[in-house]
Amino acid sequence: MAETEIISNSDKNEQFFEGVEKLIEIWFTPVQHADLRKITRQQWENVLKIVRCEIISFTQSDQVDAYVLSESSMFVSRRRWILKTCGRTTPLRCVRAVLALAYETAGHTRVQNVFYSRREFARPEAQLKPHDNFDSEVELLDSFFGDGRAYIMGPEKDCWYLYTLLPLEGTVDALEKEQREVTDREVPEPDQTIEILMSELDPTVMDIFTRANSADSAQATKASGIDQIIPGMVIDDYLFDPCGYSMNGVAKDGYYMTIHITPERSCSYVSFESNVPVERYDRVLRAVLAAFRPAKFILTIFHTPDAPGTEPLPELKAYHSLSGFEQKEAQHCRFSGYELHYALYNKFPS
Ligand SMILES: C[S@+](CC[C@H](N)C(=O)[O-])C[C@H]1O[C@@H](n2cnc3c(N)ncnc32)[C@H](O)[C@@H]1O
Repeated sequence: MAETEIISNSDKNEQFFEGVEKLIEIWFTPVQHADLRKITRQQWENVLKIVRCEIISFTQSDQVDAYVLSESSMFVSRRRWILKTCGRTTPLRCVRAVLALAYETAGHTRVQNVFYSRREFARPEAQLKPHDNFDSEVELLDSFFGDGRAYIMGPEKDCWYLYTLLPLEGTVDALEKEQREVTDREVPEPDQTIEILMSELDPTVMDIFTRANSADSAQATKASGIDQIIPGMVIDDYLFDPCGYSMNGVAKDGYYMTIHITPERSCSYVSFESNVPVERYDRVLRAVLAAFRPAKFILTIFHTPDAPGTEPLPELKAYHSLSGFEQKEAQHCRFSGYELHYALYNKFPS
């Protein structure tokens, strides 16, 4: 198992763990017979050493290989690679190695899109380079991908950072033109992803994700209702010792969900992510909030215009008060080929 990255807080004699993840998603332009799943487990293990984490469990569906890591998750499909890691991991340091494997082992020739995102860390100063500030992350990403675009959404302390190659709609440049030419030749692939990044969670719920209260991961999954959030997923879950929980769920057609839980009282954090093609997110959102009871959360929704979930904008506007939460901030961006919604919610004082 990788180093736990636990930093002790001598004032309160509590342990601090940075649950906030860095999330990188790279899409390669389709090429016949190219497939990232040709990359072997040993090759991924070498890549993850650079990131400072390791594989602890594996499951797969027809279209996606899902790895539970010592610090969160990795999903590998034909042309999409997702790496989500928390703690003091260094995911951007492995991008060069992944691009080399994608070209040499998987047969890909070109990167189509990149999305790198994270919310503000609880302790940015504890991160290792380049993750100690967003400018350094952007500089490194630009060194791989050329001239990307960086966005910061929301208020300073609860902000959410995004780097992507996609220009804002209406921006005319070579990249956008190339993007259009590529998509014209392709079969459309609707895509949508929801992330709910929760903090200050109900301690009674967090207690479920400790070895003292749950005999194993399956018990924690059931007791918390995680198995009911998106029914029909094949679940691969892991309960850390003495506490902490990670799960990946996979279903047919490449759909996945992933949940990671840091239950320590002083730094409790839970992330939920899924690309399931629901038309509206009401049910999933309410199920996640009911299961974890956060005091605040950031919601992000990405979708292509042809995805079933094309209604999140009115939905977000309608969610000024959502199951006892107040929307503090909401922003919407239209990129070429994607729409993005960011919103920040606080629990109403009881
Ligand atoms: C890997 S998990 C999930 C983190 C996730 N990003 C989240 O959303 O909170 C982290 C939790 O597991 C605990 N943990 C216990 N042993 C660990 C280990 N060897 N590596 C990483 N985390 C460990 C941490 O203290 C923390 O509560």
